[in-house]
Amino acid sequence: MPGLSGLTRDWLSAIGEDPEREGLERTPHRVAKAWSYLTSGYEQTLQSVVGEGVFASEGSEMVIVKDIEFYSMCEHHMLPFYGRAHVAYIPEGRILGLSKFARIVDLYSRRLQVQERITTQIADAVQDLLAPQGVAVLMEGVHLCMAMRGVQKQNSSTTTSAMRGLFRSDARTRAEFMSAVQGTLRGR
Ligand SMILES: Nc1nc2c(ncn2[C@@H]2O[C@H](COP(=O)(O)OP(=O)(O)OP(=O)(O)O)[C@@H](O)[C@H]2O)c(=O)[nH]1
Ligand SMILES: [Zn+2]
Repeated sequence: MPGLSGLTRDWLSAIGEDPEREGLERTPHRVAKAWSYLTSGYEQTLQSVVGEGVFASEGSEMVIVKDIEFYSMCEHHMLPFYGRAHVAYIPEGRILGLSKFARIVDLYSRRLQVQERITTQIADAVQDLLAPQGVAVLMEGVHLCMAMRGVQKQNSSTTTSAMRGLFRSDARTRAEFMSAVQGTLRGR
């Protein structure tokens, strides 16, 4: 990432480090490379990650992809937050290759984010791709800006959800999804 290694050198100086000392010599280069990966979602589009992954299909039963790990960086502090995402939908003529759900989660996580926005972006993406009868996304995240600084709450986690179609209008459908993903949430 051009420019980022120079900025990292300045950053090291600003925190009182010596960017020339042996252990830090290659750090600006490593940081630039790491950040290029951590923010690679900016370079991608929904179309580029899904490719030919949408298929015609008759089925109309709920599909749930659980426990998709995500790693993101909060836009307020540029510190990591990470956890699990669960994505469900009820097809209406079209289905999506299962791996694509994880690719969609990564597409939106590898940016500066807030958890709420990732959650709704995933739901909107599935909605746009499949026009299904419903979409549900539940995410649980641990925010290091709340754990290692600030309020310093190491055990708190944040759950966000986005419900579309039947998951929003029908309590039984929503309950079926929630009971399927329950127990996979951290320590509960
Ligand atoms: N809604 C939401 N808030 C987030 C997320 N990640 C971090 N935050 C919060 O963003 C807020 C920024 O608040 P500010 O008061 O501007 O910043 P701050 O003084 O560093 O806040 P503290 O963390 O309370 O010390 C904090 O409350 C963070 O906990 C997220 O994904 N969603
Ligand atoms: Zn933060």
